[in-house]
Amino acid sequence: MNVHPFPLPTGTADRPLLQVRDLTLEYRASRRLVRATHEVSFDVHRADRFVLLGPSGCGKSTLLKAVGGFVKPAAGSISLNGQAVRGPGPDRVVVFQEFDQLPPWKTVRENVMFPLLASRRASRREAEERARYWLDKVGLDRFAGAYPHTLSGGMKQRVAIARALAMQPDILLMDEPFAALDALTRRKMQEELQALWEEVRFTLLFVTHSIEEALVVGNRILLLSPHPGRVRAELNSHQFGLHSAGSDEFQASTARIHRLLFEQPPAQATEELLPQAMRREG
Ligand SMILES: Nc1ncnc2c1ncn2[C@@H]1O[C@H](COP(=O)(O)OP(=O)(O)OP(=O)(O)O)[C@@H](O)[C@H]1O
Repeated sequence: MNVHPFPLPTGTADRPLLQVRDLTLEYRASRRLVRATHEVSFDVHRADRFVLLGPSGCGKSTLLKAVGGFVKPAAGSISLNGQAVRGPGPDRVVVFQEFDQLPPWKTVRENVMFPLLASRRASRREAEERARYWLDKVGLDRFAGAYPHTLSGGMKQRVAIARALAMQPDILLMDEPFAALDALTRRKMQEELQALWEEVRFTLLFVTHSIEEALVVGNRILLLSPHPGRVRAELNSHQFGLHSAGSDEFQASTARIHRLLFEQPPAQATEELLPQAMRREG
């Protein structure tokens, strides 16, 4: 059994894996209509670490939920592998911030196996094999028999990551997964996520409001304006690795993104702040 591959289907090399076009998302709250995002477009390619970055309330989580199939577009479209997203599916798995996303009555191993069995994507034997593989990958093989309440916050998030990747989703969706961790653990988790990506090359869509986290985790960053979220700019950030956080270039990029997010009116931003070199070719 193939436990770890994230293979490239033939004939799809040039097509973005995920295409989001002019996406407007709204909530109906009592008698009001709340617009969460306005005409947002972006492409995620295979093995991208694509980050949605913006201030609180700009619609990042709503965008992620829409890609997950939990929120229907008011306008615009989302397609994965060329197919319109019409609802949730095992090809998109979400890791949340909350530590209680793991059922406490299941062991770590059972937590990883559960979605595989529930979705009938694997037999029990295959699910056990995948759980072993992925728990080893996140460094928790020794804790397979433990219950979630005996783990630290960082360990619980590693279980959630193992559980998600064991499903071999086309895209891993992460909504501020490290925001509830202390600063040191958060940095360690960012590093581990990047190391895991180096090894496995999964595709990631990651939500954060931390500029530093976006630069460390992402290879591309979509900057969203305050509520309702519109695209301010799209940047490359692949030059920043695990150990670049203190560098001058990193600090300069942090300051620049801060200006883009908070100081530029959107009309100017689209004109001036998308230098050709920073756009994806084509
Ligand atoms: N269930 C809901 N019903 C009504 N309005 C909602 C609902 N969920 C979110 N909103 C509103 O939609 C907008 C976008 O919210 P969302 O949570 O997507 O933003 P966010 O950028 O993820 O914020 P944060 O970083 O604080 O989590 C906000 O104005 C929020 O109040």
